[in-house]
Amino acid sequence: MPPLVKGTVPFGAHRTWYRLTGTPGGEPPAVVVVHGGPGSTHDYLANLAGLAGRGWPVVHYDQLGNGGSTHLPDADPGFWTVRLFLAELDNLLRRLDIADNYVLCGHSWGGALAAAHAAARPAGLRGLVVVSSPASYPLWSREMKVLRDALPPGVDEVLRRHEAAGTTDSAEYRQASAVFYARHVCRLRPWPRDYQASYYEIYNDPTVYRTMNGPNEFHVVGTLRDWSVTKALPEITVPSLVISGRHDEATPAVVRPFRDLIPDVRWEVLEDSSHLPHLEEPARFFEVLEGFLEARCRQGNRSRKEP
Ligand SMILES: N=C(O)[C@@H]1CCCN1
Repeated sequence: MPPLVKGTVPFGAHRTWYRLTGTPGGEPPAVVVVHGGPGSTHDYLANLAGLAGRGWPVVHYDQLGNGGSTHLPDADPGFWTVRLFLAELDNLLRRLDIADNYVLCGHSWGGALAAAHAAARPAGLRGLVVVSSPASYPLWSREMKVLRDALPPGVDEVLRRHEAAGTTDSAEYRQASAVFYARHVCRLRPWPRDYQASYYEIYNDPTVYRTMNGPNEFHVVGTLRDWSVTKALPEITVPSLVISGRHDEATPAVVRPFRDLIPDVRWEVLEDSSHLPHLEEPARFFEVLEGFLEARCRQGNRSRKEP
């Protein structure tokens, strides 16, 4: 059983919570898991720790503002920026002494953040995995309209009525939202415990999620609403893997810029998944992920051949 260490590292006046499964420092590089939201937590991605049983050290962390990291419910909304979370990731890599040899695996917002990090061409980055992520928030919002228009009759009308009235906390809005989540966020019933854990962490402290993203996945009106990483994607030089679900809220149009603009990239769509392919199709997800890691991210094995 790989060793498991949990702790926090200082990040300015705050602290970032992390969990390390396995022993980094040699080969293969550590896989650093970057969760989504922003303002979610690592919990719904916990099963990626299974990589450590196959020799890949895994680092999970809770981005500042939620989970085991410092909560700042009274921070000015302008405090929560992409630059802050890029600085936090750089700090974590240095504090854990893995900045010279690591792979990033980001989910949703975390994949876009990981891509922005990778575009700066850090010397120690060995590979990039982007799962169900937006390259562009404006494009995300355009695609949300496409998905909402396709919801059962009357559902989007309820959503629009409450969004216009500012009553997105109402029971009727939550009931209509559940229709979208069941189709495009998590198709499993009941929701896996790990996903429920992160979902309720956001419920308990929605500060970052509501400030940067908005009230939910399909009504993105937060400070990220105009942000895009698309222009930086051609700067990424490491081998990259993109994964998304056929029923994902991160639609093919949302994900396609990663495939089109990252020079060395492969894209895999999991046919029975929506936004959580690592939970909805774990066998296929880890087959694809580990095939990429083994073929493209181990030192001295940069072959382009993958299963
Ligand atoms: N859960 C996430 O990170 C997504 C990304 C765009 C809207 N929320």
